Amino acid sequence: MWLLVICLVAFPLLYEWSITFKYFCKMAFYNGWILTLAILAIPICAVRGRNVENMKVLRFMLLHIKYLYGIKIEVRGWENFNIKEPYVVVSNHQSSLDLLGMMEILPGRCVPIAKRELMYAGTAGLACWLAGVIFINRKKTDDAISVMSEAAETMLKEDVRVWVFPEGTRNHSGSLLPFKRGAFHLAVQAQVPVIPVVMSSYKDFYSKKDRKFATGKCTVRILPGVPTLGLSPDDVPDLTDRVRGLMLDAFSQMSTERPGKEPGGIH
Ligand SMILES: CCCCCCCCCCCCCCCCC(=O)SCCNC(=O)CCNC(=O)[C@H](O)C(C)(C)COP(=O)(O)OP(=O)(O)OC[C@H]1O[C@@H](n2cnc3c(N)ncnc32)[C@H](O)[C@@H]1OP(=O)(O)O
Ligand SMILES: CCCCCCCC/C=C\CCCCCCCC(=O)OC[C@@H](O)COP(=O)(O)O
Repeated sequence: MWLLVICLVAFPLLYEWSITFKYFCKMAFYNGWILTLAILAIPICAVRGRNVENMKVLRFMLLHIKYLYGIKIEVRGWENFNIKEPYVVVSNHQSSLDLLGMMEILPGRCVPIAKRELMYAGTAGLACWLAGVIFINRKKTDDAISVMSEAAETMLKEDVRVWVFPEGTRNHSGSLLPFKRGAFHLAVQAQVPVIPVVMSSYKDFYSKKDRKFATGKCTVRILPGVPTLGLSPDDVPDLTDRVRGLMLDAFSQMSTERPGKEPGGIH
């Protein structure tokens, strides 16, 4: 009788504990493996010095991680990246796992904008710096804005694309936070299109809150570019709302799709 009670209490506890334990191990390995890969990437990148072409090195070194974690990534809308000129990519930001979706589709000569703290993340920070990642100080708005204005010039002069997470922070809520306007100011200043990218919710396989990390599938949708030619800074709020609306529609649509079922017309 007592044995039965102990089993009834212990098994669910052990089960819960093993899910949590698995989560922490998988997250620790994720960060540790990236830090280790960066040790290999640094000398390769250092040959060229700080250069956006080094982003290719990081991309190829990170592409296999999805297989280690059993995450299937399906990409739709590749054709929307077929633009020769620079553009600003904006995407939703759920977790550090976004790195996998980002590396899956990262276009050539494209650098992300990241918080300055990432520069101090040991070997990963140095690898990011060598690959030309643009660091901003979120605590100093003026500094951040001037770095982004510089980025607008660099985009045109050096033919560089920029990837921004307009939510400005990781968001586990299963929707989109209000967008900050920096990415849209950047696109208007450089007069280049904004290309929205939406990554489907990870909730089926990953949750920081529930400490869950299983295998699963994520869809990444590249939406058609939104032109900014002729727009002025006064149009930025409107542009921001329009792009967020498009992304929210795509995100909601992807969230209601049954996994594995492909809707007609979108590839
Ligand atoms: C093999 C080994 C590999 C190892 C390495 C592996 C890594 C590989 C590389 C991958 C790296 C990926 C890194 C991802 C990291 C992601 C992040 O860090 S997300 C966090 C940082 N990103 C952002 O914050 C971007 C979005 N934020 C913004 O756009 C913000 O607007 C801001 C420019 C940062 C300023 O923010 P804040 O200080 O909060 O101020 P706001 O209220 O937003 O703005 C104030 C005011 O200013 C206007 N404004 C904004 N930008 C401009 C501009 N460029 N020009 C003019 N005006 C601007 C804004 O509109 C506000 O005015 P308003 O009247 O209220 O509209
Ligand atoms: C010797 C120092 C060692 C430091 C160890 C740090 C461990 C970090 C290890 C690997 C870095 C992995 C790179 C992942 C890139 C994704 C970054 C990311 O997602 O940043 C979060 C940022 O967008 C928003 O931050 P907040 O949600 O506002 O917070």
